[in-house]
Amino acid sequence: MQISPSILSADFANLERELRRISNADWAHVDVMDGHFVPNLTLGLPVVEALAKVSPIPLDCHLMIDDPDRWAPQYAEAGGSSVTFHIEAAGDPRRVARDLRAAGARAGMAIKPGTAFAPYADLLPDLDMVLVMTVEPGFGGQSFMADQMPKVREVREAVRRHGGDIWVQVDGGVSADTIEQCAEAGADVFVAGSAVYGAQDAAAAVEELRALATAHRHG
Ligand SMILES: O=C(CO)[C@@H](O)[C@H](O)COP(=O)(O)O
Ligand SMILES: [Fe+2]
Repeated sequence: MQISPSILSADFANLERELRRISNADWAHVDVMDGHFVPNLTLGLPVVEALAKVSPIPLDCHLMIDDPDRWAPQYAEAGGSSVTFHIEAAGDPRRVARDLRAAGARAGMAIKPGTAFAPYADLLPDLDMVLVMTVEPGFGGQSFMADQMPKVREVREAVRRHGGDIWVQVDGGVSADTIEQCAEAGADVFVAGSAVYGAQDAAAAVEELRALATAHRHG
């Protein structure tokens, strides 16, 4: 069970220090937004490159951008150890996933709340992670969408049938109040922004989330 705090809720003027606050986490989740795929603009390649140089933990880049076919592999080259693209934005998702792996990253595919998983299940052999969004992408601090739990179960079941080391990530509104149902549904990587960076002691919040997820592990 892995915790990936989202630095979207961190202090952008002090990102190196903010990364150190979560050095006990498994990943640092970096939300890349381009102002087109989502109505918000955050950071891009130069910042990811700078973060990769100072981060005590690997970067989990979540690309909420148009044209991942062109850009995603560059995030792997910039230092993203895991790079997740949105299926809604990809022209040739199998190719994007293969390019990510060729660039040395784990390849993730993200699905918005209104997008079904089933049409993309045949991509699993080329993926290392499926991200089920539990909010509409674009902003931190939104309410958790419990109605996405059947999709998490569906993805977990497809991953179980397929075999291999494919992770199931949830992102959006994940907190001590909502992480248990995500774990029970089959998620094993948990993104949390406001629940971690909004806490006085971010490292303690990471430990609490990991303990809750582990106690409610699927199956
Ligand atoms: O990708 C996104 C939002 O689009 C997330 O990674 C959020 O940053 C998570 O923040 P919280 O919902 O946990 O506050
Ligand atoms: Fe995210």
